[in-house]
Amino acid sequence: MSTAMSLRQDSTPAGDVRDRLIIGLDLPSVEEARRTVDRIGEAGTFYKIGYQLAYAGGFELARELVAGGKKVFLDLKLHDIGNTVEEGVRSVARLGATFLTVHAYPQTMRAAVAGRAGSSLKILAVTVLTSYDQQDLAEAGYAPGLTPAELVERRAVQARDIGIDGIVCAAPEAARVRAVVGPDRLIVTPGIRPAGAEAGDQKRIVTPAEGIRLGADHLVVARPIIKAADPRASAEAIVAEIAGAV
Ligand SMILES: O=C(O)c1cc(=O)[nH]c(=O)n1[C@@H]1O[C@H](COP(=O)(O)O)[C@@H](O)[C@H]1O
Repeated sequence: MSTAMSLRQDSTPAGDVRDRLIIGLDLPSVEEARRTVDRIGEAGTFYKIGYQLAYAGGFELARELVAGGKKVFLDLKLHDIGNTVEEGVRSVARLGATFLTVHAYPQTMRAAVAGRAGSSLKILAVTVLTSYDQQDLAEAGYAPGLTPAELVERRAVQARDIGIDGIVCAAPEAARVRAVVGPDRLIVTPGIRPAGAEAGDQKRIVTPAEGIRLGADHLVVARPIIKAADPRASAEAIVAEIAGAV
């Protein structure tokens, strides 16, 4: 079956629990990503395209996925001078994606909110990467003793005040973030590992069920699905775990 045809048949209703799982297509080519999407089939409704695939023709795939009824998260983690971010976001908004990430710096967030005006694109602010711990923050020049949770909270306050649509953080910080941003903004958590899966470079990890119980609206999972012998079975197991935790 062609990708376009299988995608069309896979379109899902609003409120579908499968939308809580965002599958990261961290793959080297559009062809490989298409194959993975086809293998996952109806188990996947929401896909993330990040650096690796975006710089290898992934924008074309983003349009294709949207046309086939899938939701797309463009994880470009923008951060530049205000004018460049605003105009960049304006271009991204035309691709039909649902989410776009920017780093949670105030100038960048303000520019992104201005750039998405009039579109349905939602801006997610990446607070502190899930591969960072306190030592990584100190190495990057932040005050010794500043914890990821403290910096996440400070950035969540700024993101809320600027009008950002959602926050990306590690699940252990989700409750603190929810208290800051309230019920209407989204919390999206990477750093998710099914029980027994390898952490890899992630440091602040939880299982899918814990992520949902801690208050995440969406979980981002890449390697545990795309590197699995059976990506569809892996995605289905995570969706089932999410369904059991909501
Ligand atoms: O913005 C993201 O999606 C993101 C933010 C973050 O703090 N940590 C993080 O891992 N991510 C992304 O989430 C995905 C996690 O991939 P896996 O660790 O393979 O599940 C990768 O595509 C990362 O780029």
